[in-house]
Amino acid sequence: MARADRSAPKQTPMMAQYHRLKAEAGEALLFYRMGDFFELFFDDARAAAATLDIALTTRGEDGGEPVPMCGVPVHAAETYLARLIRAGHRVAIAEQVESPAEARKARGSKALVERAIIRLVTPGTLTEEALLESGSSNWLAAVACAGEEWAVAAADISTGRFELVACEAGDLEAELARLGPAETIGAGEVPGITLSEGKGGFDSLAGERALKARFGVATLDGFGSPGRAELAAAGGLFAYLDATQKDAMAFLAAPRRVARGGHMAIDAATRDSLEICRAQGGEHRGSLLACIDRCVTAPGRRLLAEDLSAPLTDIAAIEARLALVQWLREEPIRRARLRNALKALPDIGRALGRLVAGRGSPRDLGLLRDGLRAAATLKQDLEAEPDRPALLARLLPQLGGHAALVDRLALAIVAAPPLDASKGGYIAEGYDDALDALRNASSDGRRAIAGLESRYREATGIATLKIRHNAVLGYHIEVSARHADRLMAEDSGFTHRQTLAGVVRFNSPDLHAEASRVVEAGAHALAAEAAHFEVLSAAAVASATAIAATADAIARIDVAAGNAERAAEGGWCLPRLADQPCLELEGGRHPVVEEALAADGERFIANGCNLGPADRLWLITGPNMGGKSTFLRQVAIAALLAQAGCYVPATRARIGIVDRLFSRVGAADNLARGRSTFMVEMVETAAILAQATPNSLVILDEIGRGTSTYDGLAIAWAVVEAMHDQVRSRTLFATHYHELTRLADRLDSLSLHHVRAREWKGDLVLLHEVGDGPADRSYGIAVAKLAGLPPIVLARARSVLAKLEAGRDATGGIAAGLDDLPLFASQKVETVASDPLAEALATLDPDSMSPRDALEALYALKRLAADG
Ligand SMILES: Nc1ncnc2c1ncn2[C@@H]1O[C@H](COP(=O)(O)OP(=O)(O)OP(=O)(O)O)[C@@H](O)[C@H]1O
Repeated sequence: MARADRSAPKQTPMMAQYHRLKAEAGEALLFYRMGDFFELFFDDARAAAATLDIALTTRGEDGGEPVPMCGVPVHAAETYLARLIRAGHRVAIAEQVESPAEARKARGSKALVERAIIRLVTPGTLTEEALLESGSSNWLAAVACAGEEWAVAAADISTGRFELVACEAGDLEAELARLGPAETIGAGEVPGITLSEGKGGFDSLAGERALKARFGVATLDGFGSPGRAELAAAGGLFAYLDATQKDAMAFLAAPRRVARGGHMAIDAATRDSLEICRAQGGEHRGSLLACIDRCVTAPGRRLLAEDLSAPLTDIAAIEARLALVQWLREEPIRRARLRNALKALPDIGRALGRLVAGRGSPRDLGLLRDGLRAAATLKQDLEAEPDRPALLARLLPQLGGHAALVDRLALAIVAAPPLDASKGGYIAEGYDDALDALRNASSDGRRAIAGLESRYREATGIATLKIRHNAVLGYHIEVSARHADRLMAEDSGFTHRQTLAGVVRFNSPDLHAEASRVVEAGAHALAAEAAHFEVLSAAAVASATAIAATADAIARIDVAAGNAERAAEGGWCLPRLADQPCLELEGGRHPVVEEALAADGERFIANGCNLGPADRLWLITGPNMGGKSTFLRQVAIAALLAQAGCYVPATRARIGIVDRLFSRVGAADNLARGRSTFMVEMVETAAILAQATPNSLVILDEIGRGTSTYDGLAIAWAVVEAMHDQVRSRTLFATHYHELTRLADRLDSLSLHHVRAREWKGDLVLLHEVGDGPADRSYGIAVAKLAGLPPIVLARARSVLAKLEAGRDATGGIAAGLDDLPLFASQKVETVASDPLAEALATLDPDSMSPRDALEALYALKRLAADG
């Protein structure tokens, strides 16, 4: 928008005001309030019209050129805002800050209404229901550094959550991936991270001042004395909230300092690969989260997503969660009753967030009343249950303590309050005598007006005379044109207001008096309701911290109940946790694949795994489609679920705490992200080698296959050796490089495994069973046949393979040179005898071939014969 600095000679005052506001809004689209519409002009209008698919028109001229314009009605603005925000725009809202009457009174009849930007709407600073996803948190993350130290300050102002995380540069990306922020801001650049420009304030002194002022404390000791980087990040966060929220207050609870080591580090690539909260296409469906989520409340769903994003590393904390799940798992009736009660609970956390931000509605007060009341009942019910686990005992007090507020809201607010406060009607009868009197006056007036109508009908003899109301004339008398003369007469007592085709409208002194009474009482009643709303909102806001704690407790209980339900449904087991690096699974399953198979009526084959200090690297070979990737992921998912405090899809699980989880998939399974797929694979492998520890769990799926066979094998070979000798993490490594199995002779803690397959009458049968030892062969051509490759191509491939294998036998194969490396013996690889010509002939069906097909087949057969 290059218009702002343009000083066109004949700029209207409105355009001048517009350009001033637009300059303030910067790159954000400016929603300029005009009556019942928000209007957008110039480039903003073009961008919005394209995104929203609404008409682009013009209005007036600016500097001699027509001004492009589009508009959205104020009452539907949220829906349009949501679409613009989702499309990546930010929106500045310029409201009228005085009424036209006030403007006229202050500055004369032609005065322009004063407007100001009251809010900058950005993805990370939303509070409105329509703009948020109910099942996900909405974090705004601010990144800052001080010296070597990095930190993230993150706030979700829709629920008041506020976190400070200090970390090393290398962990920054994983920390952000854990939060999955809607918006990430910073000053300057951080390699590998997409940041939006903040609004300054990224310095530790400013941050410290802002924190102290915000929470009214003299020292930050109570917040665990955040470090300089955390303070700087908080400073940037506060500056951004101030700049976007303007005068509205964003809801923030006291900061929670998150210790980096307190949860399993999972980087973005691993999250993508395991499809934890989003499946490959970015959708919720098909993700691990979607598969295990049995929560019945939105706050529960948000918390479950956070639990899966940040599995714990503290055994006691995990066991506390598991004990609550177990308590609910073992008593189906208790669980069903609890989930039934939870189902009725509204999202009080978000209602509170809106009220604190000054964007609350009467409905939000109603939600708080109903939610807090239900929470108190839930507390009573749970207190009656025996053998309550420790975590529940800690949560129960948080459910109560709101009786006074609930009673007050119960008296004050009607049962089903409206979303829109402007029409009133939400303060309950009997709460305020003065308000009731005003309402009575208003309804008395309306009754009197109805009385007037029948009186006038009688007096004039016009049976069709009506008293109507509209926004322009207010109350008026309406008769059809042919009766109008009678009322036009000078002494009729009626004064003419308006003549339309067919009807004529009048006023009368009595009607005027009654109408004034109605209007005045109505306006006073509205004002009285608005005043009550403000006081009641303030009362709720005063208890914000306690209400947020109630919301958190509800979410935690819902997550536990949902996990118990899922465990019961799937026959999952309670994992045991250990502080040695072991990983034992019996009857393990991949929940998402199992669910997908079940939908097709197929059964998942359970598999076990046993990693420990003496056997910490499993090398897995076997045919394509044999189930290698599925097996690898199911092991990672078991560890992740256990540490998140969930049951595990297995018959027995013992899991040594994993500090970092890595999952990498060979190049071809990933979409390129700017770099070549192979490059991405290598960068990620390098990250694992640098960051993994003996307490980590690493899953490498066909690393090295994105390049030439020799290079790929060499890289895979070296990576396995490095994982085994230096990194020493628990590792599962799936590969098609059969040659790697030779490593078993050299590396003590490496063992060989394979997914089993059989050929039955020339067809491949994939058993999906993980067995000990290497695979006997690769079955690649058999899989190709399963996939429906044409018989001629298959036959040709078989003959090429036979030649390659003959060559390999003669020379020692691709890994021949490796025999020079000490400490391993070469292994004879079986060859499969075949007669390609006979096989190709057997697949031909002369009756179904066209002459042309037959000729082509003949040529192909001749080629085969020539190849020998
Ligand atoms: N344990 C199992 N039980 C039943 N079906 C399974 C099992 N594991 C895998 N499958 C099925 O086999 C398909 C292929 O599995 P997966 O992708 O894990 O094979 P893969 O060996 O990694 O193959 P590739 O080497 O081609 O990548 C899955 O989509 C699933 O339908």
